[in-house]
Parts: sequence; structure tokens; C-alpha cells
Amino acid sequence: MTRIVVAGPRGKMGYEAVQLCIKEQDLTLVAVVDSKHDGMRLSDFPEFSDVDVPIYTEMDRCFSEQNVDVLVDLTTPAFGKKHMEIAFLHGVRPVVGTTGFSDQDISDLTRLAEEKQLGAIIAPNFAIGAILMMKFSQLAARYMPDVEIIEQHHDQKLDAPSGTALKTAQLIAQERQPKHQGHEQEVEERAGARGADYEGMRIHSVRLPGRVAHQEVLFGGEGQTLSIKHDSLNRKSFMPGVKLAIDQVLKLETLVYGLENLID
Ligand SMILES: NC(=O)C1=CN([C@@H]2O[C@H](COP(=O)(O)OP(=O)(O)OC[C@H]3O[C@@H](n4cnc5c(N)ncnc54)[C@H](OP(=O)(O)O)[C@@H]3O)[C@@H](O)[C@H]2O)C=CC1
Ligand SMILES: O=C(O)C1=N[C@H](C(=O)O)C[C@H](O)C1
Repeated sequence: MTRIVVAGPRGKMGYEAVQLCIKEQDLTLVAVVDSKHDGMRLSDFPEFSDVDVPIYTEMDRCFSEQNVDVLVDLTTPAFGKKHMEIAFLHGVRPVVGTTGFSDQDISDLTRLAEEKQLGAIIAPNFAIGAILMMKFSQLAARYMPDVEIIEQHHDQKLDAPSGTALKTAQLIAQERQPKHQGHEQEVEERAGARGADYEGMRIHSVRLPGRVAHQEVLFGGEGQTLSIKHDSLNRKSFMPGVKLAIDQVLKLETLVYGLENLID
């Protein structure tokens, strides 16, 4: 039985992660870490009336009082790194879907995981279709180096570009010769019109109510285009990936950044 703490249980992803822990017979939710409601029980909230576990606002105290194997963190960019550091101090393995990590954060956290010989997973996207979209895009970039990424999300999202878009750009950059795209004398008449730059590729972020999580990777060549697109239509789409990450993190002794590294 794997003992889980979910951080961010009242959030859109946290809610689904709590449901996952209830549904899966080899997972047991021992507590949650919330931004508020310290000392209350999760069952005090109508949407969780059958989930009787304690709520903590201090992660450190939660891990001191509870036996925990895995932290599932689905909070905000401001807290993801701090939560991982606290988990490592307590020998707890983090599975993190929270986005907004810098390259420096990833390398600092990898060092910590290796010092403690603890598994950790940061997955910018848990949806299998999104992982395939990234892998297919990486392959396509080998042959079609002109590429732009368009990601679309709901308007409550805090970070831009999305973690998925950054990860996609990073994977593509491993295959593609560095290249500046567009006309050499191109002028942005309005700042940001050409999107964010990632080694000469452009990332465009759309934020609209009604959207969930969508990304299209557009490739252009002489007389042809290729479009690789993925849509998450609800947040249950991410949960098989969360379960896979929980199972895998128990076997790791380092940090893995991206679920594509755990799928053949
Ligand atoms: N990897 C993946 O596949 C996916 C990743 N994400 C990422 O997951 C994260 C959460 O997304 P989403 O659920 O949509 O966001 P929400 O805003 O719906 O949920 C975030 C939750 O975290 C809570 N929270 C904030 N600070 C803390 C804290 N210090 N301790 C505990 N809880 C805290 C918030 O509480 P309060 O409202 O009180 O501040 C809120 O309930 C984001 O970073 C997002 O980008 C999202 C979808 C898929
Ligand atoms: O905030 C979201 O909703 C999502 N965040 C992740 C990201 O930044 O890529 C994953 C997915 O796109 C949904």
C-alpha cells in the first residue's frame, strides 16, 4: 500500500488526485496539505464528505506526524519547489505536476534527490496523448526544423508559457539545428506579437475561459505543413499518468523530469 499526501486538494487537479487515491486499491490517502483550513478534516467539505483525512497547512508538520511514501503536489509555481525540498528532508518521494520550474530549479532538485537517493518526478504533463504529441514533435523536428508552438489554456492558469510547451521546445531543441525563424528584418509592431523565443522557435500562449489544456505544434516546409495537436478535454485525462508516476517514483533514486522518460 502506498501512502499518499496530496498538496492542493481543493484545486482542479488536486480534486482528481484525491479521487484517484480513493479509487486505486493500492493507494491510501493519509492527509492533505492545503493553503488554509489547518486542523479541519477533508470530510468537512461537501465534495469530499467520504474522505476523512486531516488537513495541514504546514507540510513539515504533516510529514513529521504522518508516515508518507509519496507527495503528489498540484499547487502553484511559487510553492512546488519548496514542497519538494521539504519532502526530501523527510524521505518522502515527490510526484509533481505543478508547472513553472526553471532549469536551475530542476538541476537544484536533481542534486537534492541524488544526495538523498530518493526518487522524484516532475511531469509538466501527465496525459499520455500529450507525451506522444511531444515525442512525435521531437521526431518531426529532425526533418522539419521550422516550428511554432501554440498552447491554449483556461484563463486561471498562472504560468506562461505552459510547462508542456517549454518541455516540447526543449525536446525539439535536442533534435533541431538552432535556427532563427521568420524574416531577418521582421519587426514586432506590438510587443509579444511573435510569441516567446526558445532557441529561435516561437511559443504562443492563449488564455481563454472555456479551454482546458490544448497544444498544437506546427511545422512548415516547402509547399507543406504538418500539425501535431493534443487536447485534454477534462482533468481525468491526467490521472493514469499520475498513477504511473506514483508507481515508478518508488523505484527511482533520482529526479526524472518528464513522463516521456518512463514510457518506451
Ligand atoms: N502536470 C500536469 O499534467 C498538469 C499540471 N497542472 C499544473 O498543476 C498545478 C495546479 O493546477 P490546477 O489544479 O489547475 O490549479 P488550481 O488553482 O485549481 O489549484 C491549485 C490549488 O493549490 C492550492 N495551494 C496554493 N498554495 C498552496 C500551498 N502552499 N499549499 C497547499 N495548497 C496550495 C490552491 O489553494 P488556494 O486556492 O486557496 O490558493 C488551490 O486549491 C498548476 O501548476 C498547473 O499548471 C495542471 C494540469 C495538468
Ligand atoms: O495549468 C494547466 O491546466 C495545465 N498545466 C500543465 C502545463 O503547464 O503544461 C499541463 C496541462 O497543459 C494543463
